[in-house]
Amino acid sequence: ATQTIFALSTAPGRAGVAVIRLSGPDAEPIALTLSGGAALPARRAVLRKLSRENEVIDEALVLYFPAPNSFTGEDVVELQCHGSHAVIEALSEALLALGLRQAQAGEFTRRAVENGRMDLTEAEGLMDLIDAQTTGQRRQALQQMDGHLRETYENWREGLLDALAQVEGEIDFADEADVPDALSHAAWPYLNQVAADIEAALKRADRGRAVRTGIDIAIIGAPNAGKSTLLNQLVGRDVAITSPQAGTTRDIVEAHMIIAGMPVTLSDTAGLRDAIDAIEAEGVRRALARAEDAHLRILLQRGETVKAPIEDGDIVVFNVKTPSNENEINALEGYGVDGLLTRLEAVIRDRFTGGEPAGLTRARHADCARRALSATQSAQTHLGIAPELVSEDIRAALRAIDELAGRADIEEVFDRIFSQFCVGK
Ligand SMILES: Nc1nc2c(c(=O)[nH]1)N(C=O)[C@@H](CNc1ccc(C(=O)N[C@@H](CCC(=O)O)C(=O)O)cc1)CN2
Ligand SMILES: Nc1nc2c(ncn2[C@@H]2O[C@H](COP(=O)(O)OP(=O)(O)OP(=O)(O)O)[C@@H](O)[C@H]2O)c(=O)[nH]1
Repeated sequence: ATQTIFALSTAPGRAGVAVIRLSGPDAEPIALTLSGGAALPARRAVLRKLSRENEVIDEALVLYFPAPNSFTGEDVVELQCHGSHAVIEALSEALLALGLRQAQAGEFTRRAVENGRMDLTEAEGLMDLIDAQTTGQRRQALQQMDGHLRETYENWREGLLDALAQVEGEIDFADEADVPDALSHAAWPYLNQVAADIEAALKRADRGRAVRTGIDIAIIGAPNAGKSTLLNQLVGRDVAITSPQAGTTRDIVEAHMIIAGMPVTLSDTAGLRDAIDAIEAEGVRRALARAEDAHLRILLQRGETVKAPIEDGDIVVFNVKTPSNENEINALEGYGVDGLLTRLEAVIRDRFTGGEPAGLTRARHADCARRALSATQSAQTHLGIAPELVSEDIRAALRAIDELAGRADIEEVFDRIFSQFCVGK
């Protein structure tokens, strides 16, 4: 039988109010044992004294959600008590003594998924919402929690099932000679649409991940170009050492800031040149690697310009004494730095905010979607040639989607995902 679990669902520490959540078949009888009095009304808070062995522990609001209409889908009781260490401790001890078990991290939400209250992507959205630090993160998480990604993959799944229906008929009844070629095959439009939809979603996946984990911007350029000086100006703090000695920065220096509602990591890197020693050479290697991984590069030029690996959409600025246009700054005095920030804001807004919701917000999602896409494309190549392989491919695509949904039986994946939740969620 399912065990009844409990946990402090609010943050630990002194607070006006704390919520202890109970979930499982014993939640209501145990709450009654603590509170005495009449049966608990459904979904209506009542004020009760909670006691153990005739000693009152606290006076609390008690809120009962009978199954299945609760967060977990089980009987849930909330004890909304005073948020002191001593109250929480005494109630926890009483609940343990009455035979309840402390919930593991994410266990309430895991039960909600297992009871069909939400799918895995919605649970991930909920976790992202709790972790959200920026407006962009909050919006994206809320959409995912509300089932945006679920609706997206349900559409893919419908299309694949429609295609499968066309192919199954063929395996059962058709005469070899009647099998149409790929393009005129009844399954073709379905497979084509699904492949196009998954491809479009994968194109937006980068943006989804950037919103979740932040945008990486690398500052690159020649030694002494003023990269460290610029980083300090951008974040308004003295994070990186600056010096007239070329080759000062070797390790990557990171600083965090929020631009256009997005979390941004700025990296100051070693100056690009033929290094004079092994340590500097390693610094240059790291600088180039960071530049390649970054979403965006700022190439800072001063005096003689250097060649650096930049891409379309990157920003090139010149460090000069008297800036006279938007491509010039004076890093030391900070002239033009506001203008550069405005430009960064515009680039970030344009590339990483607004537009259609990204949907695939984690590497896990993109990985499942990529497998579903390649199986769908494989089905397209087998169409009209090998119906058995087409149906096998479509089933593989459906399995990848089930995995995305958390419908496949993948215990380790569940363990990994839910262990990242907070206790009490
Ligand atoms: N006190 C409290 N506040 C909270 C939560 C909570 O669990 N407890 N939440 C936790 O995340 C969030 C709200 N989300 C919730 C989602 C569903 C249900 C729930 O019990 N749903 C049932 C019954 C709804 C009803 O009473 O009409 C259902 O949908 O069937 C509760 C909270 C944020 N605030
Ligand atoms: N006059 C002037 N000096 C600057 C300017 N920007 C930086 N400097 C100076 O140039 C020197 C090098 O600046 P850094 O910011 O350390 O240069 P860097 O590009 O990080 O250098 P490496 O770490 O060697 O790659 C320091 O002495 C700075 O004070 C500027 O705009 N004008």
